[in-house]
Amino acid sequence: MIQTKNLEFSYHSKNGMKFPDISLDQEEDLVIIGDSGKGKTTLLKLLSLLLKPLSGEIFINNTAIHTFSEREKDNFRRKHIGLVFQKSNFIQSLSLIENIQAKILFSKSKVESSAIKTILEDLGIADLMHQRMFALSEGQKQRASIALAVINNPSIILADEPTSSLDDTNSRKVINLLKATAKRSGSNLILVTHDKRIVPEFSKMIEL
Ligand SMILES: Nc1ncnc2c1ncn2[C@@H]1O[C@H](COP(=O)(O)OP(=O)(O)OP(=O)(O)O)[C@@H](O)[C@H]1O
Repeated sequence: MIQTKNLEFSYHSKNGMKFPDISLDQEEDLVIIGDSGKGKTTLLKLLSLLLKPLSGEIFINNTAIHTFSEREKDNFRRKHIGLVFQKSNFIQSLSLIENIQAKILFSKSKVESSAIKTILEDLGIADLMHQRMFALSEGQKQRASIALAVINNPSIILADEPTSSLDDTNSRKVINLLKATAKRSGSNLILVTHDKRIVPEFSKMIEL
């Protein structure tokens, strides 16, 4: 469950942004659309506690997360938030499976190896498991970043244009996996997209 109230943010004095309130019950999903520069990525960064709101409140599972200390924010993010951003955050010199194992270790989660294999197979990247990250294509990295984000069944999955480098077939695989993961773990999926085809598949939509 996620709720925001009167969220505002600005990077500098001339770019104040006010965001519509969000209210999602368990398993509801939300798609965020809007023209370039309207603040879609900024909103995801506020929800993931990477940016601090100028004013307003954010509740996740009824916890007021905007009041957390930096340390509490880091712990909460690791355990409860799955992030898929346009620039993925891998350790390039490690293999895909080593990156996944590191994520599981840092988030102090328990994930069966069969579950890892299933996710990688669903995304069509199981055969790349032992490749180092720098050897993957952009589309393969994008799918790998989705595996990394959902591997520990987070309470919220936040995805910023997760299908932007993908062809139609892989785009479908990614949307299906994000939705299926959210459903299986009872989490909320919030996705930013420019792809209008995806919009009807979500229970709620906001346009910035
Ligand atoms: N680090 C930053 N410092 C200063 N201004 C920023 C910064 N990041 C974003 N902005 C500005 O804030 C506004 C919102 O940016 P944001 O990236 O959230 O938009 P967006 O809707 O996600 O855009 P796009 O669809 O092009 O990705 C833009 O005017 C952008 O120039």
